[in-house]
Amino acid sequence: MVERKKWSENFSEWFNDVIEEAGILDKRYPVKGMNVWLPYGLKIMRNIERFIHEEMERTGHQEVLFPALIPETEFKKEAEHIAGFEGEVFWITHAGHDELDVKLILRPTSETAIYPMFSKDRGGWIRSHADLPFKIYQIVNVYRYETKHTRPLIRVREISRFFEAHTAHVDFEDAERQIKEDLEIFDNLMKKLAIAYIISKRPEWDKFPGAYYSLGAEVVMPDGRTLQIGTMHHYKDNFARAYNIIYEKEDGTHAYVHQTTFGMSERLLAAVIAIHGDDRGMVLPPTIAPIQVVIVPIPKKGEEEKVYSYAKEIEEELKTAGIRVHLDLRDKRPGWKFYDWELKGVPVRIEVGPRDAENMTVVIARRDKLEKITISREELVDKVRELFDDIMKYLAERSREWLESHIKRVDTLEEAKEAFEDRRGVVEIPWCGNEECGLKMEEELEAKMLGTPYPNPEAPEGKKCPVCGREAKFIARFARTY
Ligand SMILES: Nc1ncnc2c1ncn2[C@@H]1O[C@H](COS(=O)(=O)NC(=O)[C@@H](N)CS)[C@@H](O)[C@H]1O
Ligand SMILES: [Zn+2]
Repeated sequence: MVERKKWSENFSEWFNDVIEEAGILDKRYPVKGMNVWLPYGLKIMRNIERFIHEEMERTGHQEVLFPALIPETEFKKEAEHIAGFEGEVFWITHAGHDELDVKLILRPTSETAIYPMFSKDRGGWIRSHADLPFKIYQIVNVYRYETKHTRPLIRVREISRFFEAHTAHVDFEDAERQIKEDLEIFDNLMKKLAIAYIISKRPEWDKFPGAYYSLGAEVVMPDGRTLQIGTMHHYKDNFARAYNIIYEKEDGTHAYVHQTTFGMSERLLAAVIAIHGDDRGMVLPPTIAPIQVVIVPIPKKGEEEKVYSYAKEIEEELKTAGIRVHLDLRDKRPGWKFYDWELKGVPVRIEVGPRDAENMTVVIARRDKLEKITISREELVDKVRELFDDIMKYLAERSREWLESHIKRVDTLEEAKEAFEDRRGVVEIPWCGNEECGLKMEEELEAKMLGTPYPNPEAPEGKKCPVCGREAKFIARFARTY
């Protein structure tokens, strides 16, 4: 085994090593920023996606599947959107021996693929108020010609597990209601992943191209930089005007729809690996672990049969109880197996030796706290279920403490610079609200403004903007980001 860099010492090396050694992705694919999903990594991602599908079902979103190619003519309809993505799209100009008369792009996100189908000029999916609210989503691969340093799961050029929900509404207020629902969906998902996060309203100069406003969900990674793991955008009628998406109101008049989008990606898995991980590798929440319990037999010379049959009995009982269990019968020493399953983040390990078979006991090791207990055989299933709940609680608390200990509120730029030198994370500073002060602070701090706390920007009492000295109307959040 390669001696892995410590999670706390050199996070990015640790992260790259774990991605490889735990069997998440194979980074040797011959296109920069594109990786191959390996079986174990894909199983974890599918378990995360299962929760997304459940939330989409619960909130009445319909799953669709759009083509990956978009004609240049459709892509170029919304000015701001193009400006934002022009430098990021991959073009298709030829097919076979022919040059294409209309060039195509590989979708970087699917607004310009979907909205022609909403419009009565093309797909006519939306015609009347009776069609609203219209709520669809897809989980697909999208392509962005990222020029910043690419990293597996975190910044890739093929975002292969890109979740995008697109909705249309009768008016601004109903689109606002949708944003609130998106926040609820996101919160339910984060509870399943036991991850604490903050929501910030992006500054005017950093919102999604074509959006009226953008919300970003951030986590603080082990190296103190923040990772945006979800975004919700309110488009107002910006895209409706560009794509002519109008509907007939009950009184017979017509109006443009108001729209929202909600996006996430494989960064969710990056956050789970990074935030819950430790020096021995991944620590997977039982909710998404492909193997929730691994059984490692500890055979003794001449007593192998007794141990294996006891282990098989336990495997059967856990399987019948609906627990994802794996009995490891590989011809390897127990210690080697412990190391391997700890690296893969299996939440609970069961060890059984000859004494356990005789005394009807079971040794249970929990991956998060690295503690071991011995219990009686008959309480096994209840104990394992109890342990899953306790692990979820512990991981959620540890993630909350980590986040809160990496958000610091200060009054001056000097204090902010110290905070970044000390442990990075998120720094909160009073702000008057106008752009040049915000940009000045970004420059001074060599950090990005994540925005203001959402939903309430927490106007600080009697504080001054550190740049212009005027009365501060908001708290502004800054961070070094991925
Ligand atoms: N290069 C990338 N690699 C991995 N994930 C990414 C990358 N770029 C963006 N993401 C993730 O994808 C999410 C949605 O992307 S986005 O640009 O913010 N928003 C949109 O594209 C909107 N159309 C909502 S779907 C982001 O919140 C981020 O978590
Ligand atoms: Zn100011």
